[in-house]
Amino acid sequence: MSPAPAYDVVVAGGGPAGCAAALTLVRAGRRVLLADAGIGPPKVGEALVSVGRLLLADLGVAHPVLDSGHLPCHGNQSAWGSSALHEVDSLRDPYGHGWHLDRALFDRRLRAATRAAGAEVAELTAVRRPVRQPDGTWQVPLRDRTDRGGARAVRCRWLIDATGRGAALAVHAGARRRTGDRLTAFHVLLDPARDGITDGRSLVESDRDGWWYTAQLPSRQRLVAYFTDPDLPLAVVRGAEGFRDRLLATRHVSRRARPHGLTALRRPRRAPAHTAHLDRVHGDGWTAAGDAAAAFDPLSSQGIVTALYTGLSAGEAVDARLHGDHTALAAYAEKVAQARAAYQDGHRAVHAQETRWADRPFWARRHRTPHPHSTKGTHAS
Ligand SMILES: Cc1cc2nc3c(=O)[nH]c(=O)nc-3n(C[C@H](O)[C@H](O)[C@H](O)COP(=O)(O)OP(=O)(O)OC[C@H]3O[C@@H](n4cnc5c(N)ncnc54)[C@H](O)[C@@H]3O)c2cc1C
Repeated sequence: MSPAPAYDVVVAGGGPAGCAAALTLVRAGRRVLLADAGIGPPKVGEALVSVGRLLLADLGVAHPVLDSGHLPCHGNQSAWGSSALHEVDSLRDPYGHGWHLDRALFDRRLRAATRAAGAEVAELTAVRRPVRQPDGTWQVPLRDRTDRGGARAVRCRWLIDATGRGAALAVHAGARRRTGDRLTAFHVLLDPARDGITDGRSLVESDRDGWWYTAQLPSRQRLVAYFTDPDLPLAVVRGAEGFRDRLLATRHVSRRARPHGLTALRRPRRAPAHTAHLDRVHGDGWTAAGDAAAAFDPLSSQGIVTALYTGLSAGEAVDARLHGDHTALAAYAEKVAQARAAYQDGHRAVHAQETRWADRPFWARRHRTPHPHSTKGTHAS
């Protein structure tokens, strides 16, 4: 007889979803290993909507995670459907203001809080292809991504895939990833404003082939992102000059960007931002959460809170399943389906409000197909 597995659950991915799942499980008394590969470029998602604080409080980590190092966001402006600027301020939000996060700090603190709660947290450690054992446990290969390198394997009873948009483990287990569109972000970080003046409100502005987003970061740098479909004849935004020209053609975003100096603009980075989901969010011995389960258009600003919510719910469902409750995972799948349905209703409604370029492919596609809900500053939320 093989020895008992060292862990009840291995969580792959130490973003908001993985940490929320691991925190929930460890608080339920489960032995948890959270492995985060630290893969990929710095994460761009930085707007945390106000309800995020409640979810973090439910997880018992609101204080360490939000205490300092982030900027409050007291309002969102948008020019959407017309060139006039509309504002939604946080005074009308029952949960108070949102945040512009130092995203790396936010994720780091979440992992530190998960470790403090009792989970084993392996940083810079990638989960490879787990192998199901005849006794129903998983053999999970881990690769150390530090200079030390090296590989080891651990055993567990259940796997949670919180690896983000790639959904590496769920896809390996046979689930299919469905994508709704090809939305792509082209983004730059501008140096702090020369006059030192900052505007803490985020801003969204649509144009004929997509939409712009800008926000001040806690570092005082300014994030400027253009969201469009990469198959459109827009190769021009891929280079620094084309990006700057198009940015300068905007009415509102250019005003926020100019004080930061645009002459030495770097070539924009590119990040996938499409809507996607798995055809099933759980299977034999595994469950997916966060972007791995369902990834939303960033216009919604729902990515981080949905990752926290689905991570927490997945943690509860897996704990119940390990207690022998065979209905828990179906109930979890239903929660994910409801979140997706609400998102798609909102997405469709918000895009329907932008009618100025209905004949342009970017907008025609979104008027035809279901899509996102906006709290990222459009007045249509
Ligand atoms: C351009 C852009 C802008 C966005 N803006 C916002 C915003 O303003 N507000 C908002 O709420 N959301 C925003 N989002 C979405 C938000 O960033 C995501 O929804 C959120 O990060 C999802 O959290 P997650 O934990 O599911 O995945 P992630 O945060 O992607 O974390 C996944 C983790 O898994 C790790 N990993 C990957 N593979 C493995 C492996 N094999 N083994 C171990 N670890 C692994 C990665 O290193 C990573 O740390 C934006 C997204 C994009 C693309």
